[in-house]
Amino acid sequence: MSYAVKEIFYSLQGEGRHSGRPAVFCRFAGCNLWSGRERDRASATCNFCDTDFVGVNGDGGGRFNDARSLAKAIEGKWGDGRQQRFAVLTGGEPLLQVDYELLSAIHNLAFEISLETNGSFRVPSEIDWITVSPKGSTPLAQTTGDELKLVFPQKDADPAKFEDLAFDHFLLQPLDGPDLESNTAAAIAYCLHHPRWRLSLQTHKFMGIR
Ligand SMILES: C[S@@+](CC[C@H](N)C(=O)[O-])C[C@H]1O[C@@H](n2cnc3c(N)ncnc32)[C@H](O)[C@@H]1O
Ligand SMILES: Nc1nc2[nH]cc(C(=O)O)c2c(=O)[nH]1
Ligand code: SF4
Ligand SMILES: [Mg+2]
Repeated sequence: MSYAVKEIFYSLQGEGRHSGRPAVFCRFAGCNLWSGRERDRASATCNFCDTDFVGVNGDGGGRFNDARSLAKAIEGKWGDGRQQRFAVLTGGEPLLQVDYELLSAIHNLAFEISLETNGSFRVPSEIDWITVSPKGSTPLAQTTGDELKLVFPQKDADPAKFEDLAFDHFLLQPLDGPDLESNTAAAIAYCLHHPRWRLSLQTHKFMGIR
């Protein structure tokens, strides 16, 4: 299997329950819910995406012809230390490309593996930390995991629809865009009234890191 990767970078996990944890991010190219082209955004199933996942031209990106070479590229961004190795597979939609061979290759290099997905595909059991972020009325194929991180507010995705699913953590992440400030206030108010939900801020954005 070969893999199309937009970028690979080392940063702090900015979101969710692992917020603040050093991680290598591997951003796969392509998504099933948006082409990534601005002219298609309005008509896309997911139309608020904050990420450029088109092509393989980012820092550390490229086409990797086998699982071992991609795993080695991820290791290269971490460096020599073997403690606490943590890789976040994201995109785009990583489950369009992630396979057993790749997960084995990354695990063989002593990484814990976290995955960010829109939930429209089932997640392989080898993933160590599953983050599902549902999109509107798109059916969820993956209804269990470690954290459910809902962008809020979102049409057709009332938090109440998800709160009985088998996740350990339920997070509301304010929708970034022109209304970030009021969306943050709305997410805070929702959590205060529904304590099953906690706030997830995109801390990397205000820290000025990737
Ligand atoms: C770019 S997505 C890639 C992974 C996967 N496609 C998904 O949607 O979960 C990574 C995370 O960013 C979140 N996200 C994307 N655009 C956002 C925005 N405008 N405001 C807040 N979170 C956003 C997604 O919901 C997801 O949790
Ligand atoms: N620092 C940082 N944390 C993140 N957590 C999830 C991200 C993503 O784009 O999937 C992301 C990201 O792009 N940067
Ligand atoms: S599903 Fe994820 S990667 Fe795809 S457009 Fe939506 S937020 Fe972006
Ligand atoms: Mg991001």
